[in-house]
Amino acid sequence: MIIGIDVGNTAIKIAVQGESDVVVRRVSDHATMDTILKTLWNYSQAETAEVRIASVNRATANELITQTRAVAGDAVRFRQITWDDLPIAIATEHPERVGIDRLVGALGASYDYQRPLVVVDAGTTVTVDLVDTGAVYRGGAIVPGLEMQTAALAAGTDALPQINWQGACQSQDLLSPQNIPALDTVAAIRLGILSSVVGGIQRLVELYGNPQCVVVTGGDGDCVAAGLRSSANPDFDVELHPHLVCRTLANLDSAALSKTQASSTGLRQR
Ligand SMILES: Nc1ncnc2c1ncn2[C@@H]1O[C@H](COP(=O)(O)OP(=O)(O)O)[C@@H](O)[C@H]1O
Ligand SMILES: CC(C)(COP(=O)(O)O)[C@@H](O)C(=O)NCCC(=O)O
Ligand SMILES: [K+]
Repeated sequence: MIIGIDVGNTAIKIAVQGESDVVVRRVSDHATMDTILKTLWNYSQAETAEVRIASVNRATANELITQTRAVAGDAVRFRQITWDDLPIAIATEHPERVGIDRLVGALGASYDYQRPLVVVDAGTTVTVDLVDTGAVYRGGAIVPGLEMQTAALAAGTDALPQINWQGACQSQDLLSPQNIPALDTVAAIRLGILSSVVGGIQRLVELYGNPQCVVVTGGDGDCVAAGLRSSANPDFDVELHPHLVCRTLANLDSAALSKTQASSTGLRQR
């Protein structure tokens, strides 16, 4: 039983090898750990579960490992995935400093889509990374996420409300001409933030040399993908790939991960 867990700064995502549905839990939701423990415990009843964790939030990852070990002992074997476990060439100065979610997303996208490509991961932040024709990770850019930007507007002003992005893009096409310019405060905030994120991505794709394929993932990926698709004849394909990071982790062939021995503490032995 192989499980992939993507520990982000807003949510934890859990994927099981060979299964399409993914468990998503907000880090801030106090019941999160219970749900995750139950999920891991259920999966490890039948056989020892190998849990591959890609984390960009040390406190959350440590709490998850500690609490699971307290309940499941060695039935759950954690492996914290780092840059040197991944079969992808990394062209940045310090690969160990690049967010592991960005590297796993780049690896997964390089398997499934035409290169060169850009990976957009829209969550707490929006990362926009380039993978070249030779499947080399070339680095990228980091932008505040949709929720972070609305929270900043609400925190910095008297009159602007915090707004929820979930479901916002299914109900309406925020960037369609009839909604522009926005006629009320909430619409103006949504239009301003989404158009600036989408516009920034379009500019970055240009600066990256106009790759033909843009793979979009992350909890706000549906909004961002819809925005990219609604812009006038985008000269690249937009591929929405929900939960790219945890699903890549869960479905990565064991032989593809380097041969370091994982221990049940989740710490790596070299
Ligand atoms: N069940 C959910 N829990 C948390 N965030 C969700 C959920 N469903 C959709 N979202 C949206 O996903 C965003 C978090 O995206 P995600 O990619 O998980 O972030 P990160 O990887 O940075 O933790 C939130 O800002 C929210 O808008
Ligand atoms: C940029 C990130 C915060 C994105 O994390 P997320 O939005 O998924 O919570 C994460 O990839 C990270 O902590 N990166 C380390 C710095 C870097 O990638 O250069
Ligand atoms: K992410």
